[in-house]
Amino acid sequence: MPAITQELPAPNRTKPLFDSNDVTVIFVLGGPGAGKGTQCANLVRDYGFKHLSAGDLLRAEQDREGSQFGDMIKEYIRDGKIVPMEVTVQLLENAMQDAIDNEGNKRFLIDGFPRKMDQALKFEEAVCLSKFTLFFDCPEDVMQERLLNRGKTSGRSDDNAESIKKRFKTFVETSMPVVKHYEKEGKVVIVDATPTPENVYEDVKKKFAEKGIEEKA
Ligand SMILES: Nc1ncnc2c1ncn2[C@@H]1O[C@H](COP(=O)(O)OP(=O)(O)O)[C@@H](O)[C@H]1O
Ligand SMILES: O=c1ccn([C@@H]2O[C@H](COP(=O)(O)OP(=O)(O)O)[C@@H](O)[C@H]2O)c(=O)[nH]1
Repeated sequence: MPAITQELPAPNRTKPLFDSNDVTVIFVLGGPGAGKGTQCANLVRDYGFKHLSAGDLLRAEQDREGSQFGDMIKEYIRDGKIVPMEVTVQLLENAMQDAIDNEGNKRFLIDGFPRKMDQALKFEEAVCLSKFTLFFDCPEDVMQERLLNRGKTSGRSDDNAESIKKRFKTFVETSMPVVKHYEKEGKVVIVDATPTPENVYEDVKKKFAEKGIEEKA
């Protein structure tokens, strides 16, 4: 993970760093535990996307020795709050630049982001316009069961009943407005996340085909 200390705050660009005709960005949203990471792994395997999980990048920054943001990130994640956007947008931009430079991969699934309107606006203004948002629709009781189950092995500080409750509140109050915003723009692909992982993925593939996105050869 490259250090982000020098670059903050994110530069005030007048246009995005990456041209969306050249770089593909698909946002992947859904409540905590909806199955975003699970389905992104399938899409990486079959379509060759680069998967960037905002939560994973934040956890890596939190654990990076010398990070000035470690303690702050830890507190935000435990409380299910959204880390200030400058940090997350910069981590994503660095990771995208890295993948383009080192792997030549210009197709990104940005998982668990944007979770707040300010992040959505800043990212699209300064980094790259999104192609669309893939939204995994899942009721809270199903997500809760999945998260408590994941918590048995994930070692995550936020996969416990108290943090889960806070994350659901943040999701409804802060993240759903982002989904509604992109829905108004006609840029949301909705998938029912309640069936088995295999059946959810079948639906994702069908909807990607409708969007003209092809599996890799
Ligand atoms: N369709 C599904 N049915 C049942 N369990 C699932 C399904 N999709 C994912 N899971 C499980 O639920 C948990 C949360 O999934 P994950 O992909 O980590 O969600 P998210 O990235 O949205 O938080 C994981 O333990 C995962 O194995
Ligand atoms: O853009 C983001 C994405 C994640 N998070 C934090 O990281 C946590 C875990 O997010 P992740 O996507 O890893 O997991 P999920 O909650 O979807 O299971 C969230 O609750 C937030 O505290 C954040 O602050 N900004």
